[in-house]
Amino acid sequence: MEEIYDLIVIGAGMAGVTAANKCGAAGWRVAIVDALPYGGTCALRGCDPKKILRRGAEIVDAAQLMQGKGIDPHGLTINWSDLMAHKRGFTDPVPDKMEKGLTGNGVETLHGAARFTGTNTLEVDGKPYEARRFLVAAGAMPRPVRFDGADLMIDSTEFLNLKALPKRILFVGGGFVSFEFAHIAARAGAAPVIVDRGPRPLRAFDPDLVEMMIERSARIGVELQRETEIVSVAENGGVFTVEVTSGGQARTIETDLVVHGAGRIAALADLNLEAAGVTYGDKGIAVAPHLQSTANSAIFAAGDSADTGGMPLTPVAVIEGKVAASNMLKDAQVAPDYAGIPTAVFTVPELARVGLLEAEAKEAGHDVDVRFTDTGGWYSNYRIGETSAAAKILVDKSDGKILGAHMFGPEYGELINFFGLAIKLGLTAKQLRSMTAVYPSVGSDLGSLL
Ligand SMILES: Cc1cc2nc3c(=O)[nH]c(=O)nc-3n(C[C@H](O)[C@H](O)[C@H](O)COP(=O)(O)OP(=O)(O)OC[C@H]3O[C@@H](n4cnc5c(N)ncnc54)[C@H](O)[C@@H]3O)c2cc1C
Ligand SMILES: NC(=O)c1ccc[n+]([C@@H]2O[C@H](COP(=O)([O-])OP(=O)(O)OC[C@H]3O[C@@H](n4cnc5c(N)ncnc54)[C@H](O)[C@@H]3O)[C@@H](O)[C@H]2O)c1
Repeated sequence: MEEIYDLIVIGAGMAGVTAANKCGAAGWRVAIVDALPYGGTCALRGCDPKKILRRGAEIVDAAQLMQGKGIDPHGLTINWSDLMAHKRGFTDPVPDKMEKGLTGNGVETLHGAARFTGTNTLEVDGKPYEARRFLVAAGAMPRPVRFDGADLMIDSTEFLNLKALPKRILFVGGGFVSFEFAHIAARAGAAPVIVDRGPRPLRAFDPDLVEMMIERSARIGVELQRETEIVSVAENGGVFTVEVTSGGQARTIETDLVVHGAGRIAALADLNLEAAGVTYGDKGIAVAPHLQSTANSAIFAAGDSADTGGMPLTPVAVIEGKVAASNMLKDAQVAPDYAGIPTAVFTVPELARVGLLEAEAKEAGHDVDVRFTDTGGWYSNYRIGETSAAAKILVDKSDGKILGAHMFGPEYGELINFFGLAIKLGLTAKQLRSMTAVYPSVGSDLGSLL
């Protein structure tokens, strides 16, 4: 064993890099390790590349909405390999940039798979390291699913690297990944089918708006099969036969590609956490509210591999990375503030949420004023030819504060941010309405939604 580090961070995604930079800049002796190129899921295999591919879908959809209104969408197609090259123009430089940023903050960058060997020791590809503190920021991986032929599915990373898009695509599970990818694929000419075992997908979103989004998805050729279980997948000459059951009836679906969209679990299996005496499960390492392991005080966790009150999202990974670093540096016990963190499913148009769902607000005992507005006929949607859009704003009748905001429509993934700020700062609907927005802009619809 050579030197003892103040901190070793496992995982160079948003949580790990945020924490390593902060502790390195504060003068700690820090090392960070990743088995893959630096950048993590969001920048290399998630949010950012996904939204670049979505740009193609946005353009096709925008033209289709304006058909008969001065735009001829016929002949407008997505060139998949050019769009992929555009994506790589962003992703390729990420690892180098990120590593340089870390080195600039005095952080030592290691490459390889980390594995604990004791309560404060680990090895990276067989080489031993010792530290006073560890941050586990190992992210998440596709949830292992148990049906015959499950290994024939591709995962989200492989989808985002597809060389060509086949015509028929079946998505297993009706969550973020499946709906976002299906919306991209449909605009690129594919016929996507989403198979979900539950009665209603996207349970973290407002049920009325989810149904509106499903109806809009059907109009662009995305088929949803609810309460349907996958029994098996078999492949023959590049064609997949997916056996499913619904309502006790078995049937088969033929497709050209099967994509895993059945959820993700914390990627902890290879870390040998038993050697470190750490408690963990599918949601991540069991941590106290201030992100320190409940079983080994040397270990903190953040992001998708920490079992916290935050959703597995990039802004949460960043906040937790910052808070974990600050708690380690100051020997403090501050808990992250998750209030007002918005999230969006980047279908076209998008479905967004911040704060409480209507059912959650009522269960929590709030006297809720539910302000639902179908905005399909509003000027900002008329202008672009969109007819499917709505918002549901939840206001506490007792004090006028915003409890939650739920939106489905073009640019609502931007508009939701105002509601996030209002919730974080505890603003009332009246205070939020006092904002003057650029006119005409989607932001200028905000006042009328309240
Ligand atoms: C397809 C997709 C789209 C998404 N889109 C969005 C979006 O639009 N908005 C949003 O907010 N969130 C989105 N997410 C979620 C978001 O990407 C994650 O919440 C976020 O990236 C988590 O960051 P993290 O730092 O916790 O983990 P990660 O970024 O996953 O980083 C973990 C790193 O740890 C490394 N690692 C793991 N185990 C070891 C080991 N033993 N040794 C060495 N290294 C190891 C991994 O290689 C990885 O690089 C998306 C996720 C996916 C899959
Ligand atoms: N825009 C974003 O912010 C974004 C995008 C993608 C992913 N993510 C993050 O990644 C996480 C994982 O996303 P995801 O889409 O993989 O999962 P998810 O948890 O959003 O949805 C998974 C769905 O699959 C269903 N399911 C599970 N097993 C099944 C099976 N065997 N057969 C049929 N259906 C099955 C579940 O009932 C659920 O509806 C998300 O929770 C989110 O935090 C975020």
